Amino acid sequence: MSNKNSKRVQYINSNLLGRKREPIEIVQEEPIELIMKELETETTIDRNEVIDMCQDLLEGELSSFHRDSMMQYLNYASTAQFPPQMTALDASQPWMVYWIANSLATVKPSSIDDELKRKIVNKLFTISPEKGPFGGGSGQLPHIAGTYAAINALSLCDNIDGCWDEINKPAIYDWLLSLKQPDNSFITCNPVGETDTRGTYCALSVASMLGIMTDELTAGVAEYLESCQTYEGGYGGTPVGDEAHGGYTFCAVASLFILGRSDLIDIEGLMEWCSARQYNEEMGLSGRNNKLVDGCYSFWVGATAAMIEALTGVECLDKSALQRYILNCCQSDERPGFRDKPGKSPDFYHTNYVLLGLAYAESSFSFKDSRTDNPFAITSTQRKNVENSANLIPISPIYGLPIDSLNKFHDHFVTHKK
Ligand SMILES: CC(C)=CCC/C(C)=C/CC/C(C)=C/COP(=O)(O)OP(=O)(O)O
Ligand SMILES: [Zn+2]
Repeated sequence: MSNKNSKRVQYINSNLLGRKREPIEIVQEEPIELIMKELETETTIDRNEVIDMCQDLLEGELSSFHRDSMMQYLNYASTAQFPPQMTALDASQPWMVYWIANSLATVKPSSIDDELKRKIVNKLFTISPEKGPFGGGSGQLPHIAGTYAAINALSLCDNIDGCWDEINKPAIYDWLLSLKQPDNSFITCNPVGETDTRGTYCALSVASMLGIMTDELTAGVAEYLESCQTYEGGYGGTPVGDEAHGGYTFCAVASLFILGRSDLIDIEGLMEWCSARQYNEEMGLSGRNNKLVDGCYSFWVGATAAMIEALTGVECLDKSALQRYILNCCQSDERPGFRDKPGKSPDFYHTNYVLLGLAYAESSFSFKDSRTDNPFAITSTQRKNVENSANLIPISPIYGLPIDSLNKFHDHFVTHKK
């Protein structure tokens, strides 16, 4: 180093950087606030409100499952006429039937007696006198979601009066095929509908349960789904760069399991994304980054985690914490049924998916004989020593139905070739 340069270095060190000076210690009386804490946005304000509401409820004892009030709520729902303010659900009638019947089946299968089964079948066959495909209500165009919910609800009716044999499989098959798009997605309804992973899941769920999955129906579908996994690890609704979301992720992952193509999933990325859905403070799950916890993701994300668990043996969520969010924050002493979060009202959609999420939190998952290519071979067993267990019926995370009824329905169509 030249003399001139060495002087310059000395000057910088001693005068500008202070390296020759004694260090000065400053004792900070107040804790230093992280700069992020000072950044307040609508998102952080909403989140803090939810944390405040949850924290009081989460502290202290783990609540028990309010079985009696839940059964009263569901039994009433299965007999009552819905009030006029529920007309917004006019296009979701098969959904209502599925949510209520499935909740009953998950808590107490015998509560779906023959009278209720006949009522369900009558309701669904009135919506579709051709007995499939099904719209959202009488006189409405056939819709993939209505058909999915109707087939699920019929699977809970145990072939009463031969109703399973009346399902119009040829019409459903031709119609499903007519929904398939050039990019191998399925449109929800013709001529106007959406194409995303929901349509694909509903189509594959129905087709696999009825034993009408053909190469023509499924060609290219796995590749379409594969392209919906985003850099975040979860799945968007479509391959065009949508944000990963719990509902669409469930639909894509369950579809890949139905197709026996779980090999197309980036499992590590998906596991990380699922784990990031659970928040330390609330203990429940969100559907996407920087959004609020919501009880229904206990199923959409919980079931995705259950499928990963069955495949790899690894749990990527804290099930006990999730059970605490559900029992302490999604139910209240004031109103029966499950809700999204404290401050919200219970409804049948959340009641069904929070119950299924609770069943996930209390169970372990694997594939019978390691048959990971067979979606009907998934098994669910009670975890040991679960405090305040609700003792729910084993649920298939792929189909969102009790495993017993699902397998009976599938055997009827596939094993016995009805
Ligand atoms: C079988 C079938 C058809 C499944 C559908 C699955 C699905 C897409 C569920 C999403 C449900 C939901 C809570 C959306 C809300 O989005 P939001 O933006 O209001 O909520 P967020 O803030 O939690 O993201
Ligand atoms: Zn919800």
